[in-house]
Amino acid sequence: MRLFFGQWCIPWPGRKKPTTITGVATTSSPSPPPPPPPESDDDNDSISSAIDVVLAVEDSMTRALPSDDTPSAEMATSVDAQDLKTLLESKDKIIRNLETLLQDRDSEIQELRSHLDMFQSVFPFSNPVSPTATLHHHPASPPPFQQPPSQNLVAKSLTSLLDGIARPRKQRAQGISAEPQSLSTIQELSQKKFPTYPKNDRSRELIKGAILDNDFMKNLESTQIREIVDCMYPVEYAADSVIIKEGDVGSIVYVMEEGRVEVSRENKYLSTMTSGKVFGELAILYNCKRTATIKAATDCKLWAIERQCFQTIMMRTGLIRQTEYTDFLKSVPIFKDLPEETLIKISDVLYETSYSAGDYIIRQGARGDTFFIINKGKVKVTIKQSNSTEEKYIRTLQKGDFFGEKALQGEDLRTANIIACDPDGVSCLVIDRETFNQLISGLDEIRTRYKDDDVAGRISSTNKEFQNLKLSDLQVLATLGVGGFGRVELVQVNNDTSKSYALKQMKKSQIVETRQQQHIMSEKEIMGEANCDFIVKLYKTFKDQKYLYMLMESCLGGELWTILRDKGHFDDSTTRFYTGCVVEAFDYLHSRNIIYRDLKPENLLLDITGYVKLVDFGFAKKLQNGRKTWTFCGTPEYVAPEVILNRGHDISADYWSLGVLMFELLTGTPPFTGADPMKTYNIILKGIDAIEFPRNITRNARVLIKKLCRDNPAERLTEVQKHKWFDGFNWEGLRTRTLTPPILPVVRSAIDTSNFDNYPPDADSPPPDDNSGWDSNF
Ligand SMILES: Nc1ncnc2c1ncn2[C@@H]1O[C@H](COP(=O)(O)OP(=O)(O)OP(=O)(O)O)[C@@H](O)[C@H]1O
Ligand SMILES: Nc1nc2c(ncn2[C@@H]2O[C@@H]3COP(=O)(O)O[C@H]3[C@H]2O)c(=O)[nH]1
Ligand SMILES: Nc1nc2c(ncn2[C@@H]2O[C@@H]3COP(=O)(O)O[C@H]3[C@H]2O)c(=O)[nH]1
Repeated sequence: MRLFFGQWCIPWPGRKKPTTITGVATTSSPSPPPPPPPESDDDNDSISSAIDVVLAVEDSMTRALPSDDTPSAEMATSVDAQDLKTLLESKDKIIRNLETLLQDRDSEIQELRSHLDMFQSVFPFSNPVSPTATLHHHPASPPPFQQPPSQNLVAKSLTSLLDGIARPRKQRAQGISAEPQSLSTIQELSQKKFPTYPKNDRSRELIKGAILDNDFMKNLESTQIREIVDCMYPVEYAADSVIIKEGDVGSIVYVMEEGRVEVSRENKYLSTMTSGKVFGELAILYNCKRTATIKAATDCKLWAIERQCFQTIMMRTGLIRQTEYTDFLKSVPIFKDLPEETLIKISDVLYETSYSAGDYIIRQGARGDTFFIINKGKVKVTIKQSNSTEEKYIRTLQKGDFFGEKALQGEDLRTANIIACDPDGVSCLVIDRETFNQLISGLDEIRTRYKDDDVAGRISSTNKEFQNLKLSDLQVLATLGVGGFGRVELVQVNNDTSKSYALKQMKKSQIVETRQQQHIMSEKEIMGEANCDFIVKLYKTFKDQKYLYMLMESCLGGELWTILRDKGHFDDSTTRFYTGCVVEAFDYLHSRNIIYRDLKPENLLLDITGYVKLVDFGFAKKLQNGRKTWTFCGTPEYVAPEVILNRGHDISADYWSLGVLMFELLTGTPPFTGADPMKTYNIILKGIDAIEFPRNITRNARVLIKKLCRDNPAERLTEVQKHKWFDGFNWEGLRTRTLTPPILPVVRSAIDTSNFDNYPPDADSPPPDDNSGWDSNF
């Protein structure tokens, strides 16, 4: 799929103007040689050569035409007729070229529009910028897109398309989430077998090509693609039948083998798709309803795969690999006493290497930084004595054995040779020194730090004050914010203006529609149990037929996002203070195996003293020891690569986002920022080393950001407090709240909302009732 937005900004066909022709035709002097064609853009090249032909013909005509002092009417007429014919043919050629070009551009526009529509269908933040969004113009973001001066229709329609694309940080970023329908255990997933369907090589290639051509699926691993290809079964649809109906719950992904389908939305034609295209992937990948209708325009032959089979394939590759590696590690003596979760962690950092018989995997005397576990085949250990040139055979090692441990124990030089000696080749699992040391020491500490003492639930025990409180006792004073499921209001209890609270009100119907029930329950549970000064406290929950409510402490200093928006960026020490608050909140959560997953300045609120607290636990999740989670959620600019690649993620994803936060606080813009989410994801996948750091980021800050934003989750720094950037930082002062915050918000009373943006009254009609009972535990 092509998305050259920059290219489209040039008003077509601006580079070769028709005026050039007019200009040459009116001159009677010999024409200069045509200018060299532009270096890029095939389309313009073809116009250019067609135009050059006309120029040459017109030029020769001009020169051949009788001048006043050579009057030969006969000759003039014959030259006239011939050259005129050539001229007309050339003009005709230009017209045909231009028509072809227009058709090409039309289909590109259609493709682009369809592409955009697909993004907008699944990512609500790529919707056209709403009028209220102008309230939140971010100073550091680029100026709003300028209309090109051309009135050309092509340019105009593209301009309006481009206007619909979300620009970085212009408005508050919205979180996204897609929870697989049922999360199964590793055993279930790995044992699950799906029938495979025979197909010829041409069909296999076609399906593979369709997947690689699809922006939402092209990042799948080759094993996943192979499994999908195997499991796809043939289906046929007669012309005019509806294959997918907009709004339905989708359960099948298709690849088109033969035929033509038409895509429409709200009865408006969107595009036509032919052989070699995937469709129906959005509803399955993003757990939403069908975003468009697909109707067979001719008889169609398709390949199909069911949701469950598709999702299982997506999830199990990583899981099976992790399980296999973990099992291996259990057979390695040095690891045998480590707990399961540590082994799982280690298995995440392993990578696999292969050798042919006779290859030296390790050479005695060489420097070494890697530790190996044999996964397949046998190796020979030999040692060369200093007084001999001969290599002495020591032993043979096989599957499950390890070698290279001396490097990890701090020895620099290899003490023996390791030679692959299996005719079928050798495969090893490898860990590098840095990862190994970092991970083991880190996990040791994690184990000792792990506390389970205060999970009793603060809501029930300590908040007797709110025990008898009813929803009707609350009075709404103002709106503090608008979230995905409704508004957050500032409220008081029984007209007591000396205290205020924040009441988050969420539409039940919308929660169900977006399948976020599980997330909301976990938000209540995690916030309710959390007892940390750096996390907004949840006092009580309510529900009625239409809404769920969460009564929280109010943080009247406003969002850190608003302050950043107004200031542009923060200096090193301001950033350090806010990052420190987040580190404290993360330490609290992570030591309880809770992953937060939605770090961004919008979710950091200042209390009246200027300390920040984490809010919005909609994506937070308690993980089983050492296990990962697969939900695609977060905010595009902040998601870690493993989330994008669907490889499973754990608390290390939070450290990635901490690096992103530091960068955004120091510069005003997150490091990975594209014109649309898919571009942002592609930039994220290129890694932090591809990002240019502005000069105002100090060396220590840069080093820390890079250590947090490592591609490999296991390599990310987790002991952030000890990093050089925090040297001299008063952690104790932060914890005891005696450290002076960099910004003291002005809050005049318990009901002063001046640090929040203004929100117009809710214009939406009330949501429908939902009495289905899914929220009985809320
Ligand atoms: N305890 C609070 N005190 C003050 N303001 C709050 C509080 N909780 C939420 N807000 C305001 O309301 C906004 C939305 O709240 P929150 O992020 O929890 O809602 P959400 O529906 O989960 O949002 P999103 O869709 O962005 O995830 C916050 O960004 C903040 O401005
Ligand atoms: N929303 C949308 N879907 C499209 C478009 N073009 C093709 N599609 C496909 O139409 C499918 C309808 O069902 P899904 O939402 O599952 O996935 C959608 C896409 O695969 C388009 O322009 N917009
Ligand atoms: N020095 C030594 N290394 C051995 C022997 N048997 C297996 N090895 C492995 O060979 C490896 C060579 O690289 P290292 O020195 O890092 O670690 C060594 C051991 O893991 C042995 O008897 N002596």
